Amino acid sequence: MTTGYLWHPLYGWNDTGSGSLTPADPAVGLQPVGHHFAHPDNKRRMHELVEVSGLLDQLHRVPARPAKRAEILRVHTEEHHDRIVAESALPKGGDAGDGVSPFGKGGYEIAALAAGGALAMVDAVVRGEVDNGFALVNPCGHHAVPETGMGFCVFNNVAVAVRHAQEVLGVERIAVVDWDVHHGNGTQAVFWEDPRVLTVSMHQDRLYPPRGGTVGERGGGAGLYTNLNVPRPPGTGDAGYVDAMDAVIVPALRAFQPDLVVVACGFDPSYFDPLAHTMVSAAGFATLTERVMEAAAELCDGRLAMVQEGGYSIHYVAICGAITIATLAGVEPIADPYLALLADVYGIHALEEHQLASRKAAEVLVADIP
Ligand SMILES: O=C(CCC1CCCC1)NO
Ligand SMILES: [Zn+2]
Repeated sequence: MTTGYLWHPLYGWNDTGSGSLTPADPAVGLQPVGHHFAHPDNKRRMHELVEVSGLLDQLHRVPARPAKRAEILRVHTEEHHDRIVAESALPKGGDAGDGVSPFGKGGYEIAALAAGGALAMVDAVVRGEVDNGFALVNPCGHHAVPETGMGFCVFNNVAVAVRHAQEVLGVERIAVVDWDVHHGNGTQAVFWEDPRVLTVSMHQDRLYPPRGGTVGERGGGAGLYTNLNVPRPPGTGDAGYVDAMDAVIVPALRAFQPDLVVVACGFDPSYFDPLAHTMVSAAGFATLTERVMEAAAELCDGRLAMVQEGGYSIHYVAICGAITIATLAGVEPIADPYLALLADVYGIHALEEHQLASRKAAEVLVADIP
């Protein structure tokens, strides 16, 4: 099997400033902390582990390239695109649109490279250059809506890639599975009325964006019933995520019959993540990856592209990422150095109420898929 891998050094140069979310503001007690939550080091370290562990030698390198303006405009408004271009030219850069998503001078070029990286990986998978692949892009994209960026996301990388697959490659039916711990509101919005794209988001319940990602948000117009939200309670662990995958997401993929599966892969569900509390281990991400690989093999000749979204633990993102990519490539992963610590943690094992919640969701959500 040939597994593609995409990384560009510029992803590690995205300047998110010295604040933790917003820039420092001494008057209200916000000190400069040096590393914004979305500081690129977590993803740079993940790439370095992929290289240092020897995993990179077993992957097929897919080159990143910037998304063109016209490719970004398949998803975003001209106003949003051109505002990012303008702020990116300023000496201190600008913000994606919500005040907590800063970028430095040249931030536009990096964000366009992130969208282009997702597009290049989907292109390589659909054209058969690789069987599957992982695009380790930065900044993330799944919160970005057509009109603005938000939640550390400038452009919706996955949405730009999906639109390319539809309009240039002629792919008829595409499923996006988002297991970033935050709701994939942007991708949901872009494809809300598109019956050709199934958008599924599994995320910590009512975490971010506030009040969003509920089971009742099911798509609209011609796209009704092609959007699924699977909220999970804090502490749900590997078992809660895998149970939702088995009880809801894989059945939904079978019902939809996609020609391509794209995973919006965040590692912020992880046990050590500072921005969420779902307690997933590296083994949990490996199992989720195995499940989507099996579904892609059954439904669309294994065509699966994974695109990096969030992930904020300096201790665990690289480990979870390297183990996930090794699983995708079908090669022996590195051992998880935290396994002994996590193996018997309460919450990583199945809880009755999680399983009951999954089955109830499956009854409601899967039956109506057209
Ligand atoms: O990883 C992310 C970013 C979430 C943060 C954005 C502001 C507070 C939470 N989204 O997937
Ligand atoms: Zn996230």
